[in-house]
Amino acid sequence: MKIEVKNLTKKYKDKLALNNISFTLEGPKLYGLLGRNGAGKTTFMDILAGNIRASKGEILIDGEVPFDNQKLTESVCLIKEGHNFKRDLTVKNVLKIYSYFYPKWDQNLADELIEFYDLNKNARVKSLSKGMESSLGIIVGLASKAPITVFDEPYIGLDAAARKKFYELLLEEFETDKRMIILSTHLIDEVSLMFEEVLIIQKGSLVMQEEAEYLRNNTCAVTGTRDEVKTFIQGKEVLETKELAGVMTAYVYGNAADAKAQGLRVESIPIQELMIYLTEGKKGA
Ligand SMILES: Nc1ncnc2c1ncn2[C@@H]1O[C@H](COP(=O)(O)OP(=O)(O)OP(=O)(O)O)[C@@H](O)[C@H]1O
Repeated sequence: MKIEVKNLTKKYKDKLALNNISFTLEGPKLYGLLGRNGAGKTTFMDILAGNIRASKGEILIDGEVPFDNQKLTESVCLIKEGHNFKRDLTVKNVLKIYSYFYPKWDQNLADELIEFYDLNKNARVKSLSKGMESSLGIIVGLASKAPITVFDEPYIGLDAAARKKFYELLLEEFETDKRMIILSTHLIDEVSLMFEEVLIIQKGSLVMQEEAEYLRNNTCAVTGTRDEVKTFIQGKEVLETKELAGVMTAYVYGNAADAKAQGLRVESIPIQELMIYLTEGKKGA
């Protein structure tokens, strides 16, 4: 499916959450949607899922606006960090309701995952721990098989092992049944290797959209003497430089092999570092 975001603006009273943002996503692909607190990620995902309207501009999913469009909202499953389900429903009934809503619902997968996460089907949502409720969200998101599945920090309360399992399931699911998956997370280091494409939003604006592979191959941290590094970075887009006792490190858009050939020490830049740099106010803020 194709998502076209066109001059999207969302204002909550006088708060500008999304500021004339435009980009295109095309599945199947695993997207990472990153940004600092309050950047506008959830607002974007809510408009995508048809939960709220844009103030200006639009999101088109295969050419149609999702708000008030049941056919389209059946194609989008948004799982948030909590409060996804009515508190008085039992787990069994949550699954039933979602199975009616999502045409491609996979009951076998839901049953398997309920067993895996050891959830009691007769328990009410309000009796679940935070981690159990997150597991239920993950189960619904995966079993929905919605062509656009969106997870907005879905792991609250999940311990490291349960999160690892979620990432494994997500990848497994993506491999067996390719679809568009958008994962918004602050735990970037845990998941960045899964992303195929990364978007970074800052203060309602898009500051980066790039293939993860491209980022891995074309950004690097180079270290050497001040002169060596200055020569290497000439004409390149430099994210940041640090200097200590004549030794300089530059974060740069450039090819690691070229830097190595020039005798520089080269390391990759974790996506988390890129995100921090791009949202620290030096760019896009
Ligand atoms: N219902 C609302 N009413 C008023 N302001 C809102 C509302 N929802 C979000 N905002 C504001 O809009 C901005 C964007 O919020 P949003 O929740 O989209 O950010 P986010 O990137 O998801 O943040 P986080 O990573 O902290 O979840 C914030 O300044 C937030 O305070």
